Amino acid sequence: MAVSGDGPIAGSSAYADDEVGACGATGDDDVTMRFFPCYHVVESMRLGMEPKLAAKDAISQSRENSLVLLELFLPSIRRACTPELATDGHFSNCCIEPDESPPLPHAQFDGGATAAALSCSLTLDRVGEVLLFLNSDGLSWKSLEPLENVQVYRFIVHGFQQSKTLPSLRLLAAYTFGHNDLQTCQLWVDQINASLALEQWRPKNLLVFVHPKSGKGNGCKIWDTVAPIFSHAKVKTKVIVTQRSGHAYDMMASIGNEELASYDGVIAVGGDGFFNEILNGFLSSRHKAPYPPTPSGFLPSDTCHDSFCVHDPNETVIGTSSQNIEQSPLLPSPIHDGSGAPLITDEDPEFPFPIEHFRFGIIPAGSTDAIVMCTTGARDPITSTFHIVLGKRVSLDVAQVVRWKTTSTSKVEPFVRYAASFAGYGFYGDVITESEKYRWMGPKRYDYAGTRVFLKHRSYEAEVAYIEVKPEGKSIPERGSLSGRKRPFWSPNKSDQAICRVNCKVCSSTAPCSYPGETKWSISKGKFLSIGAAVISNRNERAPDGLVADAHLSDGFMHLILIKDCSHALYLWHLTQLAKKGGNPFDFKFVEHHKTTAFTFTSSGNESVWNLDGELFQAHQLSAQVFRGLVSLFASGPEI
Ligand SMILES: Nc1ncnc2c1ncn2[C@@H]1O[C@H](COP(=O)(O)OP(=O)(O)OP(=O)(O)O)[C@@H](O)[C@H]1O
Repeated sequence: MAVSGDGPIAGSSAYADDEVGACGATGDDDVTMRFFPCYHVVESMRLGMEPKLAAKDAISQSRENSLVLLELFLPSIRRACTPELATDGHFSNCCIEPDESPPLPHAQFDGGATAAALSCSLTLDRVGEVLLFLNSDGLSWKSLEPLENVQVYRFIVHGFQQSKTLPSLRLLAAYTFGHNDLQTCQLWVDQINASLALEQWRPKNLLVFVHPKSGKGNGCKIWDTVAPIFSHAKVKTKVIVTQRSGHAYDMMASIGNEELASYDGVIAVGGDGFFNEILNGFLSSRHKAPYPPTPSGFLPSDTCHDSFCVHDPNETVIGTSSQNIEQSPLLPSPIHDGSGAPLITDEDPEFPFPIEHFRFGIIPAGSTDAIVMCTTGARDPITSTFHIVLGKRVSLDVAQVVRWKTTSTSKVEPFVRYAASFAGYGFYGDVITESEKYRWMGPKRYDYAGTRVFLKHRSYEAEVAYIEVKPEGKSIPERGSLSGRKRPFWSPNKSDQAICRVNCKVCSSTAPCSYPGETKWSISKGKFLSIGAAVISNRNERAPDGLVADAHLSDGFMHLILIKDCSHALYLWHLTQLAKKGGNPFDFKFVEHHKTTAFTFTSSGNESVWNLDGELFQAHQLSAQVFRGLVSLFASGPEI
């Protein structure tokens, strides 16, 4: 007798070794003992909780997110009730009194409005006999008897555990339950799958781009590690391994909306630069928006700025010159001029912005993975996969950067790019330019290039104009200087800083990002060592608080960091503050920090190189604005 279903699960290196035990024989040749592959991913399982407490906690969770299967981590209860998780992730040492909850002889089925409640005694690998509960509070078990060496039918529940040391980190877990009655196992598998079917927010079909050369060249290996989790979670994937730079952009720009909408999202297996490429491919042909506001006099008076302003859906935008194409593999124009092969047609349904159901995911494999760090709190492929397969969602601000002039002598010609994390000039542009020469070094090239650029200590003459943002409830004060130092109109004290994390109140607030009628431009002119615009905090291993500790994922603001020319020693001091947890990188006279919604930049030199999400971008004159929560990511914010 074989169990119908998806067939037994093959062992996977990503799982603990008790995930798939050997199929036992019953001694009866007619009976094939097989696992019931439940392919069920739960966020966690409650471990041996007292029912009363478990129910109480489950109620509060249900109110919050009405999950059927819950993520409950209650260390104190776990400690009190044992069983503790051993360091290898297996259960051990259960001390719950067996007679506290006598085992039920048969599965009890109680059909309810949502998922049916179920409880019965089963065996759990390496633990013994347990009483397993499935009801609207989730899945939980209590240990009853130590394991006896009996052969049983089994099914596996796949899940994730929260790391004890790093709250954002998720580890894989798999629990093998058994029962000597086949029907009972089947009932459990069916019921758990039925409860999963209620979780509509989980993705079912994803488009995956893998950058094979990303970071240390591990893109494919990393995908191979996480791919089994997608199949266990019953998420279909169409995988495209890129052949060249610009491949993912071209595919994202040319795929029809109807086809794209058949996916629940797009996953990038790579670094920030690769995600940027996918994001640009997606937005270039779909995001129709006015260009950023600019102060008067920014563009030459004979430039018809308005004619560039609104990307009418029916408008034909002429592609930029071959010069641009040479500089970037990315195609510049949103809608092709007829000579190419535009696939976005009038009949194609549009993507409504901001986009919510359709989400982007990043499985980190790059040299720089700041977006993953800021959105999941970890730089870990398994943790990213956890957020993807469970269908988490967080909104992300995106900066639209419009280059008006490439060099001082080129003609005015708008060229749009988007950045999800950072746009930087001066030091940041130089590091990216320098690091390109040492690509063979892998991720270490950034340290090497950074040191070289730091030693050169170059500064650049430029003018930056930015929209002032007033603190909530206050009017914009008259411009002035305090203690001889130019202070930003908005720059919070350390104690006022609200760090962006899971369920961030700042990101979910509906407070406006701009105040109609109060748009006021400020200008900063001079020699800059660097100019940085951070859309998110950009936390990474070298800057534990990020470039801007209190930047948010979706508050609708950018943080403009202007580093004026200063001595080498002072600049080093600033950089060491950036590298320090709890440092004060902005507490210097030569540093300006402005929270803004838009800025413009004009170089006084001939060559100006920017760094957009880690990618090179030559621009003599540009304007930028941020779109609040323009896209959604499979993530929930860091648990810090
Ligand atoms: N198959 C490929 N071969 C070469 N380059 C590629 C390929 N696929 C994508 N790319 C390009 O590589 C760039 C960098 O990708 P990614 O961010 O994953 O790597 P990285 O190691 O973090 O590098 P960087 O620090 O430059 O971002 C992308 O912008 C993309 O244009």
